[in-house]
Amino acid sequence: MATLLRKAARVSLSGSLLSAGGRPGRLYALSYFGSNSRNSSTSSKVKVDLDNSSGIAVVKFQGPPVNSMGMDFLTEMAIGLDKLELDKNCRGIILTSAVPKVFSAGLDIMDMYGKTLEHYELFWRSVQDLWLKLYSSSKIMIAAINGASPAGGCLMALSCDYRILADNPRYKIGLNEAQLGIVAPFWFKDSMVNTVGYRIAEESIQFGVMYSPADALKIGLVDQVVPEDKVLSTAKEKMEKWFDIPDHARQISKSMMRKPTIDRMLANRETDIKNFVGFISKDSIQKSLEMYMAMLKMKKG
Ligand SMILES: CC/C=C\C/C=C\C/C=C\CCC/C=C/C(=O)SCCNC(=O)CCNC(=O)[C@H](O)C(C)(C)COP(=O)(O)OP(=O)(O)OC[C@H]1O[C@@H](n2cnc3c(N)ncnc32)[C@H](O)[C@@H]1OP(=O)(O)O
Repeated sequence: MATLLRKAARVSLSGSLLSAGGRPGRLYALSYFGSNSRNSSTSSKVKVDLDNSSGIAVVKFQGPPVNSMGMDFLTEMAIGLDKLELDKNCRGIILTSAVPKVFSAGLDIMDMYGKTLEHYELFWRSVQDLWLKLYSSSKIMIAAINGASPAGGCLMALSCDYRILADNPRYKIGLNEAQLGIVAPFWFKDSMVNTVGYRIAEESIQFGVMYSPADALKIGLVDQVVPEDKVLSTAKEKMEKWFDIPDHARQISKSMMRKPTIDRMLANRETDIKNFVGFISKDSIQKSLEMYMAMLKMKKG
């Protein structure tokens, strides 16, 4: 019976939840990785390694020093996720980092500082696009968080179905935007509310709290805390459990849960871009970012 279920589960619905949820899915002109038992693709910031026999793809961030999400990172992630979404050998995706001590430092502050309005618009559309791909993926997404994970880094983890954090008190996670003098947009907030509930999200976002692993586990921001050297192996073990559920049933259930949040973003996408460009280009906000960057550099010296 278990084998039959496993076989049935392999007949996966194609396309992300954007199409499973009744909206026309986008078609991307992409080539498949091929039919070897293991397929890897490496670009400068992201490495994708799909094991065809297990159905698990490991997506590793490799943009030192801190895996910040600049234009290159956003583009490479988007291409990698599109390919995996269309690959029926892939049933689950694990996000993790190849950079020691950092999962991702979030959005690249240099893409939000001293640039043109056109750049801000393009940047924000790319950030939205990546979140849509992550949040609406029809695959099982697990975050194997092996380092610090502020702001956009936390958002990537929040977009997954399951989060495992390394047990190191220096690896803090949270939406800390308010501490930079900026604001977590509504879809960051929605992702947090959907994970930890309204009251905790309300406090967390206003204070820009960065949680230790123990506190993140307590509020449900992560699902498991494990020793650092066990993060990836635990993610793979967990994935096998998710594989026991037939794909079509899991995908429709996931779509049912996430569709309202995705639809809200799609309905407000252009307004959100306008808000971002207007907000980030204000002199006072630029000044806050400048001071924050200076503070990061001072901390080093
Ligand atoms: C009506 C509504 C109105 C408005 C709403 C509309 C729109 C909202 C507006 C804006 C929304 C923006 C949402 C923003 C999301 C984000 O993700 S912002 C980014 C937040 N990230 C952070 O705060 C992380 C900062 N970094 C750190 O805390 C640490 O670097 C670390 C803990 C990640 C790692 O620590 P260390 O290993 O000690 O490394 P260093 O601190 O020495 O850093 C090395 C190097 O990297 C540079 N750097 C760090 N983070 C970033 C980054 N995010 N972007 C760019 N660069 C970064 C750092 O300065 C060091 O540089 P050098 O000194 O080596 O040059």
